[in-house]
Amino acid sequence: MGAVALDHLPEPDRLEVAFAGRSNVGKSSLINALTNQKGLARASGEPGRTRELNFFNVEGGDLRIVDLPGYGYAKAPKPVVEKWTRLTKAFLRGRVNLKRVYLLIDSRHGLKDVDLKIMDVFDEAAVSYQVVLTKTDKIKPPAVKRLIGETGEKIARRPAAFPRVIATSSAKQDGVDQLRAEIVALLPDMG
Ligand SMILES: Nc1nc2c(ncn2[C@@H]2O[C@H](COP(=O)(O)OP(=O)(O)OP(=O)(O)O)[C@@H](O)[C@H]2O)c(=O)[nH]1
Ligand SMILES: [Mg+2]
Repeated sequence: MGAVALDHLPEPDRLEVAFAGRSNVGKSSLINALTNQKGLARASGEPGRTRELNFFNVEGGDLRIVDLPGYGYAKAPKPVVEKWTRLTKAFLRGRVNLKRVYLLIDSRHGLKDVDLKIMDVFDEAAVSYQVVLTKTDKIKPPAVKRLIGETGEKIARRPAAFPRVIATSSAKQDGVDQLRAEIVALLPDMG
């Protein structure tokens, strides 16, 4: 389902993990890769397409995945950007069953100012988050290794950041099983 306003959210009746990141970073593709359901999260080649919060129930009803709207899409009109930001912030602050946000970062670009601003929001709201590099197939393996190290250093002193950085490629399925296992480990009866 797609929820357009915060009064139409699903009941907080199960744990949720959310996927956040700049427009076009690969959120929908990674959700598709994790859930093996092609087309489910509407991956698109058109930046800024997922404008609503989208919810997917997975793992036999114990977990819900939230596909957050992309931020930092330069071509979106300003009022639209502001609306996304307000909606997303309100969701992150108020969602009691939200276990973790995966903050997706394009391997080709690394952390941008807008990502740091979003991390500030998470840190201030004490929303636990973890950085996930996407599209690692687009850069060489040594560059991936270097980026993991650099990114880890940049987030080291952030209070709500999970220290380990995960590297993924939805296209090659790299890191997808690892990320899925980490998500499943967040569920109460899987520890
Ligand atoms: N090479 C490569 N391309 C990818 C990968 N993941 C996503 N893409 C491409 O990147 C583009 C954006 O992917 P989406 O999954 O739609 O990105 P998104 O973050 O959901 O985008 P918005 O919802 O618009 O914010 C698409 O053209 C994808 O095919 C990847 O692992 N490798
Ligand atoms: Mg999307």
